[in-house]
Amino acid sequence: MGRKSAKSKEKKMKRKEENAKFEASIKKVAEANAIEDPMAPFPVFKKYDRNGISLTLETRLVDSLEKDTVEWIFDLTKRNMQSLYEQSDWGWSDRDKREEMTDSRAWYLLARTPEGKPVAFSHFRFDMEEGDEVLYCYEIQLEKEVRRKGLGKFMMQILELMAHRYGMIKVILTAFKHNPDAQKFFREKLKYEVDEISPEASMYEEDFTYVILSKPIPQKGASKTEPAKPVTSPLKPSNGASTEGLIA
Ligand SMILES: CC(=O)SCCNC(=O)CCNC(=O)[C@H](O)C(C)(C)COP(=O)(O)OP(=O)(O)OC[C@H]1O[C@@H](n2cnc3c(N)ncnc32)[C@H](O)[C@@H]1OP(=O)(O)O
Repeated sequence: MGRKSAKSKEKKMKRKEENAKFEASIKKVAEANAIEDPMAPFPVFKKYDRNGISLTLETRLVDSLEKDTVEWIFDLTKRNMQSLYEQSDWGWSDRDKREEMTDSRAWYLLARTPEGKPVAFSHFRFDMEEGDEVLYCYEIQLEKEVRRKGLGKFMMQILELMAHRYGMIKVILTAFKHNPDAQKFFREKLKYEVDEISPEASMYEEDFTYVILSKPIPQKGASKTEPAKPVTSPLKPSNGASTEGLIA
């Protein structure tokens, strides 16, 4: 009997701790979503001047974007992704993609030419995933003419910086296995790894056409001796300014 009650006390404590952790995670996500300009702490990352392209970057909530920018986001995604979706069991639906893209929780990291023409974007969200606070990268899409110039990597670095700054524990994303460019980009170039929630990493017999990849983000105030994987390295903005201190 004595033992039973000690056990149930332990269980209660554990439940309380889990609830407190969950509440804290939800609070972090809400706080991140309430920020007006998540890129404000990283002004040196608002310009990309390298490999023959000169761009400005900004973050905006979808509801604050101009109609033609939202249309361009949809059009680029469709041009880049429709055939890949059709090769998977998800299929492609204009309506579903538009709905996902225009959900009021959708943040956009946008890169534009000096004339204001958008050429690349990432749709991301500060959100909960299986009880954890994460930065979920829904899409990263570049126009053909700005690919293989380091811009994709630079944009992912910005997502990682924001994840760190606002206390998200990882950057997570879904990529088709039959998208070799994305697989090389995330896994080889940026060292993303299969996340524990990816169906590939568990016991299903079904063959999935996608994989969930992630990179853990070292937390502010984490013990120096704690093993934490570094964010994409080196973290240098295109103008070579120092980013020291941005990531612990
Ligand atoms: C979560 C998702 O959104 S998954 C879908 C990802 N998006 C797409 O597939 C849309 C079409 N592709 C793109 O928009 C871009 O090419 C991205 C986002 C995949 C990569 O962005 P880029 O700016 O081109 O990448 P960046 O120049 O920073 O790095 C390139 C590296 O990625 C890998 N890579 C990217 N494209 C290719 C390719 N076509 N062939 C081989 N390797 C490639 C290589 O490792 C390459 O390094 P290298 O140039 O030194 O050889």
